[in-house]
Amino acid sequence: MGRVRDLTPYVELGRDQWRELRQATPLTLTDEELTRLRGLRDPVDLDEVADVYLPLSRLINLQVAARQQLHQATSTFLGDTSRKAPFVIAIAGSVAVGKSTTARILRALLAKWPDHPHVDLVTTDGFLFPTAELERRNLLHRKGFPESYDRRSLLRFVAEVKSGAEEARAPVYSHLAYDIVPDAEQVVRQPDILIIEGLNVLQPGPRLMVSDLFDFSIYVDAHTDDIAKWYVERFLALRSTAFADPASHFHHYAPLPDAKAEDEARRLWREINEPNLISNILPTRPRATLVLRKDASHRTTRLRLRKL
Ligand SMILES: Nc1ncnc2c1ncn2[C@@H]1O[C@H](COP(=O)(O)OP(=O)(O)O)[C@@H](O)[C@H]1O
Ligand SMILES: CC(C)(COP(=O)(O)O)[C@@H](O)C(=O)NCCC(=O)O
Repeated sequence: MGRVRDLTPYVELGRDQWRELRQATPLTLTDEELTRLRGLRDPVDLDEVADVYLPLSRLINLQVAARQQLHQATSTFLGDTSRKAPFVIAIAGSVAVGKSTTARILRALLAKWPDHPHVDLVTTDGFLFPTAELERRNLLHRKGFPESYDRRSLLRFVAEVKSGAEEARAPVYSHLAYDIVPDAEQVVRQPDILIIEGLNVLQPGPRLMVSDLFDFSIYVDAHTDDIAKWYVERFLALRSTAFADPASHFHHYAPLPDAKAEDEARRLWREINEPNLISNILPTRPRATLVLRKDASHRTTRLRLRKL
């Protein structure tokens, strides 16, 4: 009989072990491209791409091929020769942990595979209820909590993409307006791979949930205290970037001196984003296929892969 620790569904790898699994996967991203993909205050560099993202790209490549065969088996069984289903990758994690950078790097790398797959990236903020609806539901101070999303529409959208619909349409959120943009939409047309990124994508539920449609999922993880620090630092930096735009919903924060801005960021973290992380987001971590664990300097140092 195997030892108890052999029965865990996870394998934990240090960065040095993980990077070996890149094997011959070539580095196809340049420094200029990476600069464009990097989020505000995210120090990700080409070493991180080579050590962390190239093995990941190789693993996903292997899994896409295996998934196509599995899908083929069901198609053969049903006598249905319709087109293959796209491979759906989810990226979850706290506000300010760096999910969007992870999603953009992965998208760029996957799209560079020799067969040039069509990779689309959709963020779940487009499925937040519009501000007026959040107000009606008394959820304005719970933006980002599971109940602040139109989960039925999100499920319908991913199900449409996955079932090979010619077009699927997602609403669009603006951080500037702090609201859904009326009449805007992101149109997704039969991608080979769909990446769906958002705080709560891994939430389970009493009925079919979007997480039931994922082929691979990544949880971007770090110590809560480090994420809080990144949130506050980014908030301070946003004063001279996004908040400086008079059209920004947060323009009134732009002239705040450091101490006041820090107090405000800490309050937002404490009252909204930390409780959401602890009550809703962290509990979904065990479900992820891969956990990327970052240290205080944003560097991925440990990875946990689900092998079962
Ligand atoms: N108030 C804001 N104004 C403009 N951009 C913002 C604001 N808050 C967050 N962002 C940007 O939105 C994106 C998503 O942020 P977030 O949900 O915190 O996820 P993450 O940091 O994990 O990517 C990031 O690129 C971030 O810089
Ligand atoms: C828009 C978000 C809810 C994240 O959306 P996601 O795409 O992860 O679903 C988040 O980035 C946000 O702005 N939260 C609001 C809480 C705050 O004001 O800090």
